[in-house]
Amino acid sequence: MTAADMLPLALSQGDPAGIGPDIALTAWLNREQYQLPPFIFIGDPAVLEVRARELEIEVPIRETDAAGAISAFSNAFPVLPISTGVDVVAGEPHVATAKGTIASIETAVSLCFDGKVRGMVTNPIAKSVLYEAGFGFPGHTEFLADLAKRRTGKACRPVMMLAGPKLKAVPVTIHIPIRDVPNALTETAILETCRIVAADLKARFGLEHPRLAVAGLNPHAGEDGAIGHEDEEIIHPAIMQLRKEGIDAFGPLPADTMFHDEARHRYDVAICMYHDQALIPVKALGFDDSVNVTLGLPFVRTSPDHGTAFGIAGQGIARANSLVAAIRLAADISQTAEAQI
Ligand SMILES: NC(=O)C1=CN([C@@H]2O[C@H](COP(=O)(O)OP(=O)(O)OC[C@H]3O[C@@H](n4cnc5c(N)ncnc54)[C@H](O)[C@@H]3O)[C@@H](O)[C@H]2O)C=CC1
Ligand SMILES: NCC(=O)COP(=O)(O)O
Repeated sequence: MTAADMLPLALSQGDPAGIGPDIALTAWLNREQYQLPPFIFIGDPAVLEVRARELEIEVPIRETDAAGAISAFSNAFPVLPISTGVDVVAGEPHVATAKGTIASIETAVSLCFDGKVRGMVTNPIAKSVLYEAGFGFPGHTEFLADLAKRRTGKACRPVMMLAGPKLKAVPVTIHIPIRDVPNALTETAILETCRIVAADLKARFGLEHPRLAVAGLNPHAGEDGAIGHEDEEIIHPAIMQLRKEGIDAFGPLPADTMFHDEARHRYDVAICMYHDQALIPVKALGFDDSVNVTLGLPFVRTSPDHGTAFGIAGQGIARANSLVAAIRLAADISQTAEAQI
């Protein structure tokens, strides 16, 4: 047993009106079948109790702190209580819950830095609900980097990686409008992203010499400059620099032909130029078992690949598979020395 095994994972509540509570309760109920490591849910016990009734499942909820979660986990669902402040109706998001949603994420990060948990797993947030409440970050990824900076005084570049059994993919630009992508796509952004990916795949995923397939931005990777110039002028020089540094990067590859079965065998991770270029193939190939993992942070963070799914919250049909995969991956990578703060 390693030191990390002695600590629980923190599981943030996410939007309480979404499927976060459903899948957290379902994961706990099936903890033995999935061989789940202990986690502590950071959120509102009242929301869980109501949701369990709606789902017609019996789950004993135990309020505790991180230290108490390990012993509680086999018999009860451990919760570090944070009130949502309003009555939550499944499927009906409410801006008044934003404060508690954000506090849950902040608490999980503090627990990571204080060495009380081995890493954090986040349940989905509805970004528009948080924006309405004045939240100044596009998503968890950017918020977590800011929280890390506040704590360490050091800026970090958070890198989003979607990891499934058939494909790992990383978007260089993340939550920005598509019209802003070409301007945000700099050689520096590609270099910094790829260096973090190469280092973390080695340190946290056990790939000694990760192979990075870099996508082009334009159709046919620009067709020698006839269909856009970013591929030749920005992406290609970045790949040349990475190769000089000993990183096995290649491309730019036409994005339409790099995700079929045979092509995927030639690389360990696809480096994509924008959000949907990376996330569409990952979700098409493995919506139920892919995980969103943030690289480049000084602590472990994973998340299911899906969103809040308000349309099915409280109905007993939300599948917990991606959350289960996220919990298991967080536990795995928290064992690596580099994951420790
Ligand atoms: N990590 C995060 O916090 C993420 C948050 N989101 C947020 O989620 C909200 C809704 O986004 P959508 O694009 O509608 O994506 P979504 O993933 O919530 O839903 C897409 C479709 O998949 C279904 N679905 C999702 N998860 C499922 C599960 N576990 N079991 C069964 N069916 C499932 C939904 O019912 C829906 O039909 C947005 O506000 C978005 O910002 C989206 C992705 C990640
Ligand atoms: N589509 C993935 C997504 O939006 C997740 O973002 P984050 O909240 O993990 O930053």
